[in-house]
Amino acid sequence: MSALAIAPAFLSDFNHLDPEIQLGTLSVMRAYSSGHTPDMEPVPGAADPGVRVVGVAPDWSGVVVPDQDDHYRLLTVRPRAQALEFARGVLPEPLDATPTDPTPTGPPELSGALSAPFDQWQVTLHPDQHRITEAHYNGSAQVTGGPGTGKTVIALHRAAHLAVRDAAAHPEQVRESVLLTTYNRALAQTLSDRLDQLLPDPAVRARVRVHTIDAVAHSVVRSHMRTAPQLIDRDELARRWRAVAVSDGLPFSGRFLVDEWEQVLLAQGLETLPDYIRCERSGRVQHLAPEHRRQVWETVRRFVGAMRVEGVWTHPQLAAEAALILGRRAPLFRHVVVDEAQDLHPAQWRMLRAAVPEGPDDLFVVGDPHQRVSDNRVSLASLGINVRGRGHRLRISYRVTQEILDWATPLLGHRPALGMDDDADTLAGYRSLLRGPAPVVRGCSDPAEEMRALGDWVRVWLEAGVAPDGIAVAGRNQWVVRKVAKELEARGVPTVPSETSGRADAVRVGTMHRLKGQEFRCVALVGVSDHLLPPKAAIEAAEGDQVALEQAVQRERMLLFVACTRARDALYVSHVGPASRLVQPQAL
Ligand SMILES: Nc1ncnc2c1ncn2[C@@H]1O[C@H](COP(=O)(O)OP(=O)(O)OP(=O)(O)O)[C@@H](O)[C@H]1O
Repeated sequence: MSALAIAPAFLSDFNHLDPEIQLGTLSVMRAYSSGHTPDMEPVPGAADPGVRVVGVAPDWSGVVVPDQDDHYRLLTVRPRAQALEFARGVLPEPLDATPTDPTPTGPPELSGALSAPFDQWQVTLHPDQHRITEAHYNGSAQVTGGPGTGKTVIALHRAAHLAVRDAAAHPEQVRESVLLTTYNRALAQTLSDRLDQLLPDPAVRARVRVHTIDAVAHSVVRSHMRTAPQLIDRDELARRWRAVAVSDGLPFSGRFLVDEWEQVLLAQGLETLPDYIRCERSGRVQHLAPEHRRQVWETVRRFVGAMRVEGVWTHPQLAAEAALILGRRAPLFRHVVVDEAQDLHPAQWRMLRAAVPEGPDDLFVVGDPHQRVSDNRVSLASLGINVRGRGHRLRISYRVTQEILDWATPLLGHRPALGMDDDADTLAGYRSLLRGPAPVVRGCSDPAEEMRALGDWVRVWLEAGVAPDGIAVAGRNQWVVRKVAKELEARGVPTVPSETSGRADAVRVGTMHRLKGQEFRCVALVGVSDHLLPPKAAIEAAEGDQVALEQAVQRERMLLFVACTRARDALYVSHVGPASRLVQPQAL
């Protein structure tokens, strides 16, 4: 397919162009992708005979260079006379330019981006995005789309729009009437900061609460109990359930019991044993006869009772409690906007449902079922949230380059993801306007070599001008992450956990899970080796059950896909020994 794409080095400048010129440019790019090749004019006297100019608006032209096949890269957009002058100065790319070669010269796309601070990658909404943001919906609405399609940006602008509307409709009541919620803390902080910019009037800004979903549950329960609930650590929880399984002589593992509690009892809000005996345990593979359900019910009841006495909680349990509390009170908000919706637990959805009255523009749900990294699967309709007929699917990625998409999308395998509206969701037609270097996959013979290679590659990015906080390095588990931090620190490269805000001088390091919802210019994934990914523990937990195994592998695929697609400009993947079977789809 032909493509005309923005060169990453031009991204930041592109965002500073007049909206009209941006739109003209985007429509030329779209026309090119759909086969209507616009006029590409050669430039007399140009140093590079391949360079062309293309009209994007009256008296404005883009300068493009051929890339490969019939792909072109857009280097700049300027008034026509300046564009011609710029084009004449473009030098031909040296024959040995190898953007994927991890040498200290670095990918040329990066070296050109010295002047582009990553946080200036600001947004002028595309008219389609704008329409979705400002529409009036006669109920709940849903927006889905692959990585980088602007879902978070839409959620943010939607919350701002609702606040402005609320201020106009209820000028006398200045209170938090819009909830903008998401999954992780780093993203919530970013959203809150951006909202400050979008809503400079403090009286309007005060109408939006930006909180993680866990913080919402925590604050509802805290204000009800008048004391802060204590959260129990996941490892401690697993240990306790294991002990209970042994002492009650149950033929189930601790892990099975935790999942049964969270994924069936809490997920369905089951309050009585007959309801549990009758319920469909969808998503759970091991059949449970009624006598086993009775045993499980008894154990769970006692266990949860003991937790309550002790005053300790899990996040889904807090959400279930918050849903009950809110169900008895006047709704907290007029509108709720949810980002990263694919990972919310059903109890969290019940809480949100109870937090806002049913009606026009009540819930605005944004997510991507291909990026689900939790066990939570929901059917919104079954939770009283009906988005039928009010769904939008986004298809254009503004962050991930086509090269990274081409590499990362096959990681998902062939199975379509199940959407929250109960329909299959595919990435058909999903593509990028950006082009960049192909991902680099580096095989290493031992862990020491892998760490050395990573250190070299991070150095390449830094020397090419990428700010340290524009680089993230991730591994599947904490053990790999610790090794990475040690290696980089030993080379004098400061590191901080990937969710850290501020600390522009430090490279972000964390698990793949922690990268969720974030974006970076460059991402390196280490330990993508067959003996580490999918992790043995995930495979063993399936205990030989084929369906459970497939679900576990699918979750790992999505996690890897999420991690890869955090990169805007460059992706580096390394492994020791054979690469993970997840990156060799034919091996599965
Ligand atoms: N119309 C647009 N023009 C330019 N940049 C845009 C546009 N829409 C989104 N972007 C930029 O693209 C990047 C990705 O957007 P966003 O984070 O909203 O995507 P997303 O769909 O939520 O991604 P993910 O699902 O991977 O978290 C952001 O840096 C955003 O500023």
